[in-house]
Amino acid sequence: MTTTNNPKKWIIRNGVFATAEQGGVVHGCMIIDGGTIAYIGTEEPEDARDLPAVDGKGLLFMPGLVNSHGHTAMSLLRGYGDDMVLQEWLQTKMWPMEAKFTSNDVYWGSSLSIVEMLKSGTTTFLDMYDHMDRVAEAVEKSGMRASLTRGVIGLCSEEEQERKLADAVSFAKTWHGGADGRITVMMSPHAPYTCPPAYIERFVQAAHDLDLPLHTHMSETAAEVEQNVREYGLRPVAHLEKLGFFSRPSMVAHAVHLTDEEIEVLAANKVAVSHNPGSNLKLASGVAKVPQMLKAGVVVSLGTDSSASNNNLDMFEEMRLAALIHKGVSGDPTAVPALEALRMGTLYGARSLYLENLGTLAAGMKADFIALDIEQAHFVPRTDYVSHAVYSAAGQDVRHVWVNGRQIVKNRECLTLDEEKIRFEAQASFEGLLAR
Ligand SMILES: CSC[C@H]1O[C@@H](n2cnc3c(O)ncnc32)[C@H](O)[C@@H]1O
Ligand SMILES: [Zn+2]
Repeated sequence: MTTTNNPKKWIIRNGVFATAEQGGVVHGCMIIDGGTIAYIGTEEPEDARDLPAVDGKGLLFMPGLVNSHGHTAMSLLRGYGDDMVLQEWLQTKMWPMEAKFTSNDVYWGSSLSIVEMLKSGTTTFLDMYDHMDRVAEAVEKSGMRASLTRGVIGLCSEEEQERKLADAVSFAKTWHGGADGRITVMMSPHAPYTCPPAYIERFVQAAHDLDLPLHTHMSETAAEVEQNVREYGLRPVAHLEKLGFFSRPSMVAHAVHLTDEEIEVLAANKVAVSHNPGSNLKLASGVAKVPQMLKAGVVVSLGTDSSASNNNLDMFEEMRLAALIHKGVSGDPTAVPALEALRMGTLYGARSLYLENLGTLAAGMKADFIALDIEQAHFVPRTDYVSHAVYSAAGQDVRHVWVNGRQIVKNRECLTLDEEKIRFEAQASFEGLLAR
């Protein structure tokens, strides 16, 4: 591949482009102008002849993947608590360790995740955590795009609740639209089982005042649904609806345990869902009714959740899992076709984060895209590249990554971050946590 030294307007020739739009694939060229895709098509426009060029031969270009739910700093806890159900995992392993996290731990854990995500083709991610200023700092440095949200657990005193809400509001005021618009913010009470109803209502009000979307964990386990009914007399969907959560643009993670009526409520309220198949399988939470949600018109995107419950951040795995498990569960091989899985990992991800002009390769869209090395055995024969991207590819196939028109990964090396230092510091952080 010829390099272009970051010119404003340039062209990729001889490429295969998996657009994520209907039809799926274009063989031809793509023109990038600043942070935007100016043209994509089979025919090269005449006035493109003298543009700085990249040879796309041997590469499959795709929209950057969108990871719509996770907790990046938790990469420090990868492998620390395996083979448990959610509540036991949170209460006995994650929360005791997280109580010891410093802002530096969050910075190095998040940086570790950012390197992993970028190198495996994710260009945008959602992160719900604490010490979000440090996550924003890492995002700004990396050149990546992110929807960041200060996740709040409200099982604490009223003073502590006030402090956490004020922190979430202050973070939103500081960072929404930050890093040249690459960072946007949501408001996040962690879950109905960790936040009292009146506290959730405060977040709804804050989201309204700040004009931001809301995000939360919802109906991830059967036990959580039962607890909600016991405590509040309502299942989580009706509970959140009653608290006004769905009156704002909102996106919920997991949504595994839903009735058909609840799917209709989500669709009617335009609530987006982040489906996390890897995490749901590992924590034995169940399998979400994704085909039914898609059929009802719910925007369903894909997330890894953290690498403590996954245990990696490879969105190719999530696309493949989404395409496979719903076939297995339903007995219908068309339950989630390859093109739909690709859209869940790209376009629907952008929509679920309320990000505009993102998620497909088309003129006018943001120039967030990746290039896979297809000169490998598992991409032969050169037939259906959407199928290959979903059923055959893995994050390691990603060779180059661009965000906002800027190259961030080149020949599998992250240009903006020092990976070796990050791996060293993340290991040191983990050892420090164990020692404290
Ligand atoms: C308040 S910051 C985020 C909080 O979420 C916890 N968490 C991580 N994975 C999950 C999950 O699958 N369901 C619910 N909560 C989860 C994490 O440990 C942090 O405490
Ligand atoms: Zn989560």
